[in-house]
Amino acid sequence: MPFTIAIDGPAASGKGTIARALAQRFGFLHLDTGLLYRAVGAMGGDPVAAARALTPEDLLRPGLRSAEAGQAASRVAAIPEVRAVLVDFQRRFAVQEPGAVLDGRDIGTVICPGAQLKLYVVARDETRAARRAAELGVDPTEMLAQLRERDARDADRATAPLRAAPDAVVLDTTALTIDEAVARAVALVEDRLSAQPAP
Ligand SMILES: Nc1ncnc2c1ncn2[C@@H]1O[C@H](COP(=O)(O)OP(=O)(O)O)[C@@H](O)[C@H]1O
Ligand SMILES: Nc1ccn([C@@H]2O[C@H](COP(=O)(O)OP(=O)(O)O)[C@@H](O)[C@H]2O)c(=O)n1
Repeated sequence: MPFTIAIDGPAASGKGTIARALAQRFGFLHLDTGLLYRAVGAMGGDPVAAARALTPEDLLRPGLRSAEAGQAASRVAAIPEVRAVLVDFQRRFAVQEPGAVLDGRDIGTVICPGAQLKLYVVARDETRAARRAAELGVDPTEMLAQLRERDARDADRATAPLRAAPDAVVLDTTALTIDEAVARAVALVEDRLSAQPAP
C-alpha cells in the first residue's frame, strides 16, 4: 500500500520545504497543491473553466510564486466548484507507489483523510512574513499584512477551510532551522513506516 504524507498549515510556515525534503529522502512523489490554485488564479477568466482546463504546463508559468499570485490563489480557492474540479487529480496523485507527499491547506482534512502521516506546520506570523519577504525580496511589514489576510480568507471559507486534522502532528518551525524541522519530520515518517504491517 502506498504511504501518503499530508502536510497542511498557514502560508510560508515551511510546508513545501519539509515536503520536498521528505520526498527526496524517502523516494516519494511530491505535489505542491498550492500551485494548482496559483495557476487557476493566474489564468484569469472564469476560475471554474480555468480549473477544468488546467494542464501540467500551466504549473510552470513564471510568476506563480509571487505574493500577488498567492492572493489571487486564495480568492479562487474559496470557490467550491474550483476545489471540486481539483479533488480527483490530487487523490490519484496521493496513492502512487511507493508514496506521495502533498502539501496544502486541506490535504489531511479533505483530500487524504486516510493519510499515514499528517503534519500541521505552523510558525509565528512575523517569522513566516520575514522568511517569505526574504525569499521574494519584498518588504516584511507588507508581507505580514498579506499573509494574515490570506490566512484569514483560507481559514474562514465555508469549503475545506484551513484546519489541522484532529490526528495531525503539529510542527512549529519558528525556532527551528530547516535542517532541524526536516529532521523532526523524517523521524515521524520513520516511526510510522516502522509501524506499518509487513507486505
Ligand atoms: N525552519 C526554517 N527556518 C528558516 N527558514 C525556513 C524554514 N522553513 C522554511 N524556511 C524558508 O521560509 C520560506 C517559506 O517556506 P516554504 O517551505 O516555502 O513555506 P510554505 O510551503 O509553507 O509556504 C522559504 O524561503 C523557506 O526557505
Ligand atoms: N490545498 C490547498 C492549497 C492551497 N490553497 C490555496 O492556495 C493559496 C496558495 O497556496 P500555497 O500553498 O501556494 O501558499 P504558500 O503557503 O506557499 O504561501 C492558499 O492561500 C490557499 O488559498 C488551498 O486552498 N488548498
